[in-house]
Amino acid sequence: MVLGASFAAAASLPWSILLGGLLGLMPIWLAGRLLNQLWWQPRRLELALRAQGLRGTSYHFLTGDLKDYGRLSREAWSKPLPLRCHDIAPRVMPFVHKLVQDHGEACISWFGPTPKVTLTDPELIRDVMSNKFGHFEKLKFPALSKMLGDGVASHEGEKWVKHRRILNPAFHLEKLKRMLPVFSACCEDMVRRWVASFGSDGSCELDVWPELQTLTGDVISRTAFSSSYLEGRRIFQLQAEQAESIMRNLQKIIIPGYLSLPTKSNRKMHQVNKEVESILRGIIGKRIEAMKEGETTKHDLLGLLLESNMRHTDANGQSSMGMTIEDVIEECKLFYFAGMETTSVLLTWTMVVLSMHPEWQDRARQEVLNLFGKNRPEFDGLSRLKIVTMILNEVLRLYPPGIAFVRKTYKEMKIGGITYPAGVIIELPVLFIHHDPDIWGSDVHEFRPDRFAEGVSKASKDPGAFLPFGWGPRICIGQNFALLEAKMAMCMILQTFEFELAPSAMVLGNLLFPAVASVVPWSLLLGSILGLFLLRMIGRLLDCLWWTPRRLESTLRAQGVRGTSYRFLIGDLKDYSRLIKEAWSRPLPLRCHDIGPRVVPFTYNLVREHGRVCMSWFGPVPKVTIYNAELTRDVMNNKFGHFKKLKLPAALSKLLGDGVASHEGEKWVKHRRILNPAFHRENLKRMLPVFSACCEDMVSRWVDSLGPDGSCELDVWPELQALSGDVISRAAFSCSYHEGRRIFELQVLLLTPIN
Ligand code: HEM
Repeated sequence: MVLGASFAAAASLPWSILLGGLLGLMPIWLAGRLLNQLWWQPRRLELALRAQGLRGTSYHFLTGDLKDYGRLSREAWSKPLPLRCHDIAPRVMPFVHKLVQDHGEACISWFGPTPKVTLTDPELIRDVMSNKFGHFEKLKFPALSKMLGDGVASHEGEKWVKHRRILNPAFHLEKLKRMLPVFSACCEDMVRRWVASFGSDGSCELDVWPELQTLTGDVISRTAFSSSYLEGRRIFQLQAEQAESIMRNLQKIIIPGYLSLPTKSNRKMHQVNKEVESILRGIIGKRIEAMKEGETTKHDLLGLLLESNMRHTDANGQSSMGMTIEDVIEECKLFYFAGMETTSVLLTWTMVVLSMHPEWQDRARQEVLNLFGKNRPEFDGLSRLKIVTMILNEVLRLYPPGIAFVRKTYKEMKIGGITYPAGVIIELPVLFIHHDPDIWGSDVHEFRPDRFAEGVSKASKDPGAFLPFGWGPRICIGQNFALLEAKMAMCMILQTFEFELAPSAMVLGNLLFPAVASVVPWSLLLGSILGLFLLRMIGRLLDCLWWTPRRLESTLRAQGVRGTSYRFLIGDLKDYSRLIKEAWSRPLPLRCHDIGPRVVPFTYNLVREHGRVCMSWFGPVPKVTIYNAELTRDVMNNKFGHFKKLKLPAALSKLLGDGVASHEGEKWVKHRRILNPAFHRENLKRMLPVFSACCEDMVSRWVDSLGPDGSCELDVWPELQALSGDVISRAAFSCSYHEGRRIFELQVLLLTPIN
């Protein structure tokens, strides 16, 4: 009777009322979450940041700083950039420029309802990028990553470590040396094409950006897939098309859930993605077959990646340690996006800047002709290029292809004495570091390659302020690849051509940084964000209530776990309450200790029908019952810290005592370590008089209630509850015993409605 008390509540409510209640609560829950995400959470985070002295813009409901961002971008782009002016930060990042001017080195702004702190101190930037504890994550745009290539650049934690380790060997300098003939062949094709467009005066006007994009796309296609080069080229064309669609729709795509909408452009993007993946699957499949038949590894990126992957798998004796085919497909897609646009942007700006500074163009050409004459550049010569290297570095300083890095805190983190709560975006605007006069001197906005004459570390007052390829463990894996390719291309261009800016050339000002928000009226954005936010919520709800349960069910069933099937929303609630009602309607015979079928009738039936490891449904959450002592010990030993306790709602946990029993990880270790001594045998020994005093009190109370026949009828449960409450009150607070008892009484009052 006593043991089954907590189940009685569920049994007494008909399941249809429960279901109705659950469905009725759903809109309230949705509205609550929406309000929390769009109002309370931003306000809470803003207060936490401001309390520590950070300044910045105030939160505007839903849109954050979108309106000002769009206005300032429009203003900046409406003014032409003077020729030979390299001070591009106010034009490229006008909002952040003003923010830093108004509020200082570390300042708050708003990416919709998410707070963003911009840091411009290089030391702090390096701290974040070093990502020492793996606690700053990249921002996640899953649908966008799937289009661009969901590879190493978007992974975190163990998965990132594994992929990076497998990919690294393909980018070693020795491997890149073997790719040099491919680099020069692609450059030769381009130079030949340019020569062919010469007019009768021996010159021509050429839009070099698409030309250089074709070059870098060609290089990736050939270095990645050598013999499957034609299919590689098709991928490059499709990926270029994809990049264009993404850029055109970027302002919408970054809104979560947008890519799932059935619009014409989304359908097209998914179609292109499918075609790319299918070509890649074909190429990879053929290559794996050939390798299995003993064909020697091809020295292209794919061959090197597959070789490293196989080695990794063999070395560990487990295939799970390597990448899957799907992983390899995503990495190949990523090569295109990571390697193509960035390097073509570097080459384009190098040509633009050398056109603005013909004296440096002449010096670079002289160096190239001295080293190679009109011959094909080779590896050793490329390593000895001094002027060209200085020029490329100075272009990367003034025009870094990646103008800012963004990370997000997923748990509380401290940087530079400020504690950042979870959920804050950290923006690291490299462009600002590269244009900071305090670091580079008063000539910071001038094109002066000779500042790099003694190497990167001596070019500025801070040896670590040059960050075009990032910093720390996630530094660009293709850095050497890109620089080798850029040097080869510049050498071959300089060997054959002299170039200058055409009158229409400043259109190039647009290439580096497409204006994102400026082209969309903010009110339209506001409407679509709100609409999509709701859609996303509904999508997430459906995912929680349908797709995730179905996915988990099939994963478990595929491994032979049997059990009940998932029923939308309620799971096994109906059967659960029916079986309890039935079990409780029958009295338990006296002296019968077989209480299982009565106390947990549903689980009892489940195990009998489906075996000792079986599945049932706690609403939409699958529950696996393990009725095996060894497996139970395995889970309780919690060897890998991967089985967590179920979390009670925070408010309930607060009522019951949010102590060691509800903590996990480091916090649990700390609390348990501090509590342990209080429960040592020696300390318990000292409490024994308290135990006996409480028992004595109870026993004398019972003796007092004895009737004249020397016996009495007594409900022992409340009596024994009072005993244990008494023991805890005295053992816990000894001299503050009376306050301790009051706490016990209040706790009993609190638990009564919960029971
Ligand atoms: C001038 C050319 C390039 C520049 C300026 C550049 C810049 C960068 C930067 C700044 C990052 C770090 C981003 C972050 O930490 O958030 C990065 C990462 C990456 N880059 Fe590059 N990149 C270039 C060329 C290439 C090439 C040619 C490839 C490959 C063929 C490549 C592949 C990658 C990959 C895979 C990552 C992700 C690394 C990781 O997360 O572990 N990049 N790149």
